[in-house]
Amino acid sequence: MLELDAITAGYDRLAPVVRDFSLRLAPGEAVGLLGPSGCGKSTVARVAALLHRPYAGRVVLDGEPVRGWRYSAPRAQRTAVGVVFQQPRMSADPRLTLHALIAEPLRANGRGGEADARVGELSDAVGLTRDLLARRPHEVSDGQLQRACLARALVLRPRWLVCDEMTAMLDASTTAALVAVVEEYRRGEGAGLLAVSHDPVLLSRWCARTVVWADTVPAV
Ligand SMILES: Nc1ncnc2c1ncn2[C@@H]1O[C@H](COP(=O)(O)OP(=O)(O)OP(=O)(O)O)[C@@H](O)[C@H]1O
Repeated sequence: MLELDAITAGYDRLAPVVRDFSLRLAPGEAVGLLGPSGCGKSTVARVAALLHRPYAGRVVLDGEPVRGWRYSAPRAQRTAVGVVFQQPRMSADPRLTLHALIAEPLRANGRGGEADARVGELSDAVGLTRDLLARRPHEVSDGQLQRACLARALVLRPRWLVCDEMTAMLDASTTAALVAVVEEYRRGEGAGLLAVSHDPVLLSRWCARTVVWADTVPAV
């Protein structure tokens, strides 16, 4: 279970953007988080991905309360969650080839020996041809780079996946392709998914359950 329990978070302790937010995600479950621009969805996504320390509340991952964030999170917790953001160019090191980008979490966890096999498998799954793997981010399209970012999020076989507006800047066919990759992974591995979006149609097609921001956050 991935549990967010009464989370208060933001960028100014005196004016948090997320107040008292709770959500429970079961293994294999796909949950959408829907809300208007600027309401705090990405902040929740970053808390769920152990990238942003909340001011108050608890995150519990598979029964273990999270006590460290970003690189201070224990490796077992950090690697249990994969995350894909809206803007691939902001989350991709421009110096790396797509192959190195996808393999980065393996290398960071001392598993570089698995890189070639795993990158091959994943590039097929996300629809990246081999010639693209030798290119750097500035030499590929946004959609191709987002495919690589999704492959990177899956490379360690996370039990939890957080997709924060993953398809917001993509065309309809790339959106459908990437959602299908996530769904195949989720079903195959029994992973839990938190899909954040402002698009109710996308979430209603993608997720069994959608949490609507206004229903969850008390007026302040
Ligand atoms: N690094 C930051 N420093 C200060 N304020 C921030 C920072 N990131 C976000 N905010 C503010 O926090 C609020 C919530 O932002 P957040 O990105 O979580 O919203 P969102 O619902 O994901 O929006 P969108 O759908 O537009 O991405 C916004 O008012 C935003 O301006």
